[in-house]
Amino acid sequence: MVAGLIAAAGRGERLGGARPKALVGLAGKPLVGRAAAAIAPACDLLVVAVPADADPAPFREALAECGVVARVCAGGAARSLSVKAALREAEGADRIVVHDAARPFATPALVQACLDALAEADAAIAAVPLTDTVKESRDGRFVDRTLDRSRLWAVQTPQAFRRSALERALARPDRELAAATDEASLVERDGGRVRLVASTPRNLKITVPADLELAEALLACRTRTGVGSEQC
Ligand SMILES: Nc1ccn([C@@H]2O[C@H](COP(=O)(O)OP(=O)(O)OP(=O)(O)O)[C@@H](O)[C@H]2O)c(=O)n1
Ligand SMILES: C[C@](O)(CO)[C@H](O)COP(=O)(O)O
Repeated sequence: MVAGLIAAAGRGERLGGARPKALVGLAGKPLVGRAAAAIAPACDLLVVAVPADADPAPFREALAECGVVARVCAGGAARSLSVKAALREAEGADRIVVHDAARPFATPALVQACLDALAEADAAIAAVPLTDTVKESRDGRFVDRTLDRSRLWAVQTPQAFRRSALERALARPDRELAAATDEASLVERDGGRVRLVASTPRNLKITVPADLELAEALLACRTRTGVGSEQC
């Protein structure tokens, strides 16, 4: 059985605005509804973690608006703590898909590819090879060194896990969980095998206002031309 966990408990400080980011509309539909609808076909059960101090009603409405049936739970103070809270509600599932509410463009095919890759790994994560040159700077002013781009991948969600690997990864002290930027990095630290699954830059994360502008443009292009997610 597959459970999909949507991390939707962030504030969206970098995006700005009065509402939690997960409720922000993209071409008229809320981000959390779009993200959940994208992974739903590959999942038997969905759990959505929402801000602990927020009224869950607007989140339930946002999911219903996109035709999604899901459990809603209180998230934590950091993303991995939210994922841990959602995992508690996903009893019976042996494979888990973690997905950001902030990524509205995932596809069921990408989720399925991550699940299939679990046959040879403890976790399988959507990723794209880097196309920019990447430099390291300790002071944010001068460059210390240039990294070897040929070995670098930009990682996204969905991220699929064997339940046992994710449970072990999340059994750490809260301060360690709070410092993690994704759950796969915790599996790596446990010595788990993490498989990269080829994705596309179109599976973008809405983080800053420019991302929302780009996402609106992508959807407008799809509506105007009638083409699907592979073309624009
Ligand atoms: N305590 C938290 C923090 C983040 N997230 C979720 O993790 C995903 C990726 O995080 P990010 O894009 O950083 O969202 P925010 O934390 O909301 O953004 P910001 O850092 O700008 O406030 C989002 O879907 C967000 O809702 C979460 O579930 N619980
Ligand atoms: C999990 C993630 O989307 C992979 O790219 C990313 O690390 C989330 O980072 P954020 O700072 O919580 O947006």
